[in-house]
Amino acid sequence: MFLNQSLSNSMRNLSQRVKVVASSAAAYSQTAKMLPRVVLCDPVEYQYECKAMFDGVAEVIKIDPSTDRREFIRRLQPGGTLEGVIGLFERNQSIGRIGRFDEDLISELPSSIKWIAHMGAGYDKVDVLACKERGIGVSNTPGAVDDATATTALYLMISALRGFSAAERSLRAGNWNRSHSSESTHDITGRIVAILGLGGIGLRFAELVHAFPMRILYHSRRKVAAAPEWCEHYDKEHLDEMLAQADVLSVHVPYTKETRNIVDETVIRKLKKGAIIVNTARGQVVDEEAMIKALRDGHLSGVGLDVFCNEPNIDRRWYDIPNAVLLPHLGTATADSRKKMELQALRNLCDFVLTGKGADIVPELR
Ligand SMILES: NC(=O)c1ccc[n+]([C@@H]2O[C@H](COP(=O)([O-])OP(=O)(O)OC[C@H]3O[C@@H](n4cnc5c(N)ncnc54)[C@H](O)[C@@H]3O)[C@@H](O)[C@H]2O)c1
Repeated sequence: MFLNQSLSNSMRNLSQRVKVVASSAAAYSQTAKMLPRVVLCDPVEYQYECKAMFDGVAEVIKIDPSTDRREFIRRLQPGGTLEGVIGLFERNQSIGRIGRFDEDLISELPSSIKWIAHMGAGYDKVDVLACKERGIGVSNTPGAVDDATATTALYLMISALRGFSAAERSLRAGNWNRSHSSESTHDITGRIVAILGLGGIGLRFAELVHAFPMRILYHSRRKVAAAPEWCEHYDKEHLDEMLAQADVLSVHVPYTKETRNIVDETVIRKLKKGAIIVNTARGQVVDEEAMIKALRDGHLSGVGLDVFCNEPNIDRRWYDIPNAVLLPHLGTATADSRKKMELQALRNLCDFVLTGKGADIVPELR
């Protein structure tokens, strides 16, 4: 009797609880429907963190990794699965499928889209001026990339000055050849490095090479207030003076219309004979043809390159230049940096949904 009574009470409670759960699920799905929608144009690795960040903030839509540019545009249109999205997350990976966020693509985006959260410090993939015209904000991930990219520049510089990469290639080919370690290789300590673009990465690189120590000169768009006193500033009028002293030119400017081939033949020839160039910025900021010519005629004694003009189909002549240290754009390729960059890009998108603005809005749109 007691058991029956208790069973029927439990059944009543259960049925009430089911009703409560069902109605809160309905309410939740109602809320979920009303949440703003954002789209991930590239897969995210830190899915748990992403889910937690956007929980109750936005409906996050992942697009099929096979989606190409036409399909992406089609889905954004009224009636498409991405209709009404207000913000996008993207990284360089989607270049091969969706392509650049150039003027054409920006003009096809629906007016609902008001934010593009780019994962990476260099945002040359996104036409920010076209975004500005359409009232779309763009964020990047400064800071998160500094350590990994500066370390890459450091490796390229050391390897080029000491001839380590060439020696390793020779060793792996079965040659125990120590003759490279003669006049063409140099100590790092006491040499002079010129940094072009003293931003986040340039400054971190300066801190690292200061440890040798090296003498550090720099040219940036303007004198950097945060630069330590051991970073010697050279303005545009005195650029030649800086170049003439440098054993190493390390390039850290963003790729823009203004910086395309900023290191051209004239700049290269103003470097002292035997200097090396390190480029971890973008291939397009250094004139590759002029660099190859200067390596061949001995004006440059080496280069260290993480970036190239036509990645990944780089100029095949690079393979045969022994004093070129080459990496396949590995600047930020560490688990730690990728995590920092991804979460920072997602945070910018989430903050845009919550407050109308991501913290790392790019300088052109501030
Ligand atoms: N190899 C890689 O994997 C990798 C990784 C991250 C970033 N990058 C590249 O490195 C670049 C620099 O990144 P960052 O985070 O240091 O950027 P940043 O914006 O912090 O610094 C760039 C610096 O360049 C200066 N600058 C801009 N235009 C200039 C000009 N015309 N002349 C002189 N100085 C100029 C700016 O004033 C700024 O000080 C990125 O734009 C990106 O292209 C490459």
